[in-house]
This record gives sequence, C-alpha cells and structure tokens, in this order.
Amino acid sequence: MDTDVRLESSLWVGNKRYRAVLTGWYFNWTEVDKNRDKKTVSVPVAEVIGVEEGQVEILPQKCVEDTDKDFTVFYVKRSSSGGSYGLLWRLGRTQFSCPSRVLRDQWTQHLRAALKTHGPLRPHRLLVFINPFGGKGRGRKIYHSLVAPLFELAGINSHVIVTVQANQARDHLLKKDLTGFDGVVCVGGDGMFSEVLHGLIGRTQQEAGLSENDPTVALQPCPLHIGIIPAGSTDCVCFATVGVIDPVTSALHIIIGDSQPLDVCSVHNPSAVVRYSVSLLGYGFYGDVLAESEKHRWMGPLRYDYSGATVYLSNRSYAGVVQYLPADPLLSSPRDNTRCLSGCSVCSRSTERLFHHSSDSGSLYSSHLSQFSSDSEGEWVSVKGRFRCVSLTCMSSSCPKSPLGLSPSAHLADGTADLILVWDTHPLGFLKFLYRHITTQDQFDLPFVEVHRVKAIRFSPSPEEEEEDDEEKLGMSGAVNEKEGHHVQDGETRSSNGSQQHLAPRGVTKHQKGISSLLCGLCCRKAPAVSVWNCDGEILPFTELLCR
Ligand SMILES: Nc1ncnc2c1ncn2[C@@H]1O[C@H](COP(=O)(O)OP(=O)(O)OP(=O)(O)O)[C@@H](O)[C@H]1O
Repeated sequence: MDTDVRLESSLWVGNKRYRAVLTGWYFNWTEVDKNRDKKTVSVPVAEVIGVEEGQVEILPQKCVEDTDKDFTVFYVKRSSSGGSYGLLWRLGRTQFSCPSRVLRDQWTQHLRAALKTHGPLRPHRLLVFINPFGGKGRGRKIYHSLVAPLFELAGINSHVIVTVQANQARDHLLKKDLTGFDGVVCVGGDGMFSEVLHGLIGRTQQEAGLSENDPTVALQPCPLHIGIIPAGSTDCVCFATVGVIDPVTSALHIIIGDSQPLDVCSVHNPSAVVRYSVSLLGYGFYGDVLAESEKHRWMGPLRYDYSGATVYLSNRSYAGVVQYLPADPLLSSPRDNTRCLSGCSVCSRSTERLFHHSSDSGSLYSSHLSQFSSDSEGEWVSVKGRFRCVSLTCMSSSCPKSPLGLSPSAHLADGTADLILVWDTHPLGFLKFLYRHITTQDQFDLPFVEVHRVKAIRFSPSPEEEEEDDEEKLGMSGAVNEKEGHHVQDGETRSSNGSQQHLAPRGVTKHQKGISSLLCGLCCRKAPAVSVWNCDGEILPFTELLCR
C-alpha cells in the first residue's frame, strides 16, 4: 500500500497564495507572500472528513457553487467551549483555488487516495436507530440536520430506523440480518444505548452458540462498534467516552473511525436473568430516584431533579450484605487521582493482559473469567449493614451535572468497576456526599463512605433485619448503625467461609439523630423494606444479584 502520497503546489485561499503540501500523513498549507510569522495550517489526513469539487458548504445547509478550478476540504477542527477545549469538535472547511482544472483534479484525487490509505477503520455502512422520544424529543431533528449531512459528506451509507416502541432496536439487532453493516449508531440517551448494547451482545452470543444466562460461560466480544449521537436526558455514556455531549463531535468521531473499548458488567440473579451495565448499577438512593422518576416521565429531564429531591427528603436506608472480589491494588486504585481518557495506560495494559492470556486459552475472556473461579485470584470480602446506597460503576459516570462523576478515577476499559458503599448516616451528611458530586471536593473523604476497585460483587438485601429495626428506623434513621457500630470495634472478623468480613463501622450521634428525626418528621412515609437496582437507567426486577 502506498502510504506516502505526495503532492505540492501553490494554491489560493481567498486572495492569498499558499504553498500546499500533501505528505503521507498530513495536508499542510503555508502562506507564501509573507516574510514573517508565516503560519502553517496542518491537518492530519486521518482527520479529513471529505473533499468536494467546487465551493461547497455543508452546515447548516448544503450549498454548492460548481467552479472547475476550486475544491473544498472538510476536516476536524478542535474548538472550545467552557472547560472543554479540544474536546468539542467542529467541521473545519477551507476552499482552495487552483490555477487549472487539471491541478484541481490532481488535488482531489490525491487527497481521496490518502484518505483511503489513512482511514482503514472508517465505517462505510451504518445502521442508525433514532429514539424520537428520548430527552426533549429532538432525536430526529438532531440526526437529520446535524449528523446525516456529515455522514453523506464522508460517503457513509446509513440505514435509518426511527423506533416506534421500546426495545425495537434491541429486537432488530437480535433477529434481523446485519450483513454489510460496519457499526450501529443510536440517537438517544443512555437507555437507547443500553438497548443497542443488549441487542449486540445477545446477537453475538447467539451466533457463537453461547448462553448469556450462565455466569460461568465466557462471552464473545461483539464485532460491531456502537456510535452514540447524544439526544437523551443524561447521555452519561457519551459524556464519559467522548468528553462532551455534542452531536457534531460524536458524528465526527464516528466518521474517522475512532473507537474506545468499554468495560461491560454482566448482572445475574439466582435464576439466571442477565443484564449488562456500563455505567451505574445503584441500589438504595439511585434505585429509588429512578423508580420515582419513572412516575414523572412527563416532566422530561427535569424529572431526575424532582425525584432526587423527593427521595432525599424521604431519608431512606436499606439493610443488605455486599460481597466483593477486590481488583489488584498494585495496578490502580479508585483514589489515585488519575483520570482515564482514550489511550489510558492502565486500560491498555489490561487489554494486553487479556489478549495475552486469551492466546494461551483460545478465548479473549476465558482468562478473565477464570479470575472469578480461581481461589488464587483473591478472597471475597463481605460487608453487612445499612446503606444509603450501594453503587457499582464501570466508568467515572461523569455527566455535565457531575463533571468528575461518581468515581472520578474509574477506568473505561480495565476489567474492573468501583464499588461505592455509603453507610447509613444523618441526612446532612448524606447531603454533603451528594453535593460533593457537583463540586471538585472528594466525595470519598467522608467517614461513612468507602470505595473499592473490584472484579465482581454479590448483593443480597436483608429485610429480616429491616423488620427487626423497623420501629427504630421510623423514629430515627441511623439507630441501626449505632447498634452495628458496636460490632465494628472488633475490627475485621473472619466469617465461616473464611472470607474477610467487615461490619458496619458507622455511628450516629444523638445530635445527628435529632436532626434526622426532624427532617424525617417533615416528609417520611413508611419506607419499603427493600430498594430496587438502577441498572444504567433501567429498574431491575430483582434485588439479589451477582455482577462481574
Ligand atoms: N419509540 C419509542 N417509544 C417509547 N420508548 C422508546 C422508543 N424508542 C426507544 N425507547 C425506550 O426509551 C427509553 C429511554 O430512551 P433514551 O435513553 O433515548 O432517552 P432518555 O431516557 O430521555 O435519556 P437517558 O436514558 O439518557 O436518561 C429507552 O429505554 C428505550 O428503550
């Protein structure tokens, strides 16, 4: 393959003359009739979106003035907005004039040939699902006015399906012929992404003859990539992977074939129903907020704020047992103040390890799975008590409201997740924890919060404890903690199965109880014995689970 396509000539941009050079990797142009401060614009060929004959404009509307000595080059231009410098991408556009049509044709042919050579991972055919009801209901408009013109410019053929009901995208991916597609694009929010993820993972396992429901079966990786055009209420997966919520930026990433591997957590219950999570799996507060928000869908994205306030004021905590398998602390830690971005070295090493083992064992994931069955991979740790929330997040789960996210140092693709345990505490303490998510303060630096990097967790609610403590709880949240705090003074104990067991270490003072009962008195209804799990914005129909 010729990787060093080369062309050099004088070209005009407006009334200024430039020396334009196309090397193998870059297209540069430098003003020539200037003695000092000569500026060179340099565009990597991999970031050229398209080359058109004539003077062409694409956004907001396509308009072409077909002159036979001009051509227009479209490319990725890094832009800034607030703190997102470089993350926000725009369509850069420069019109060049040549002295002759022959030279113009030479330039367009060479640039297109260079694009082919340097864009081997670019998609040619995409299956696009639009949720017309996601977020503020602007999915269709966003796609047709901002994204489709870019795909067309880049020569991508798109097959568009506007969904008419929930799970249509998932079922289509599970059942229909997908031959010829290079990827799937979802226009919507995290729920829509989750649908597509479930469809693709399910389809891949079906074709490989594997059961998704068996927690001991190694899953096959999906051959198709997923692109996200954000048009939902939260768009957390898009924000965590791209860094901004912007349809044009996402479309440009898709066009140039960028990709970011993602950890996927599989969630099993004892009767083997499975779901997959890439962002938040939350019990307690986050589960209750989702359940509450479902009742107020008509409010649009505002429903999350409303439900958050309502659930906070209801001041609930839940009893349960959490067991977790810690990840190797020498590789990374949830409090090491790193920030995972594309090209992260921890994730790259993890991918190398997986591939390295897989070449020995024949499957990408079998080595990874063996970590859960082999005793030598570590001991399960067990904790029991009352929690405000139990959260597991495979990524930082950052979003515009919480720019650092639930676990700021979580990695996108290292095979681990961060387990955040928020023990029962007084309402003001919990408010402080929640508030820290929207500031840069460390939300883990609180006495009732723990964070662990894990490879797997198990959870079971203990409503029997709830019943025992019901009376106390109705009066004052935290009483159970005080009781359990008594056990903690013994520190870590060994449970009968030999794993380490920590008991709830938190106490609540009389003063805190006073505040608690005051707030509770204002708003408390009798709390339910168990919460629900919020799995990437979907309520799970079970509370006892195994995740890995
Ligand atoms: N045509 C449709 N009618 C009703 N529901 C749909 C349709 N298409 C998709 N859905 C479902 O709507 C749910 C929510 O969609 P989506 O994630 O796009 O928007 P959102 O909930 O506003 O955003 P977010 O998930 O980011 O909060 C998804 O679970 C999806 O399965």
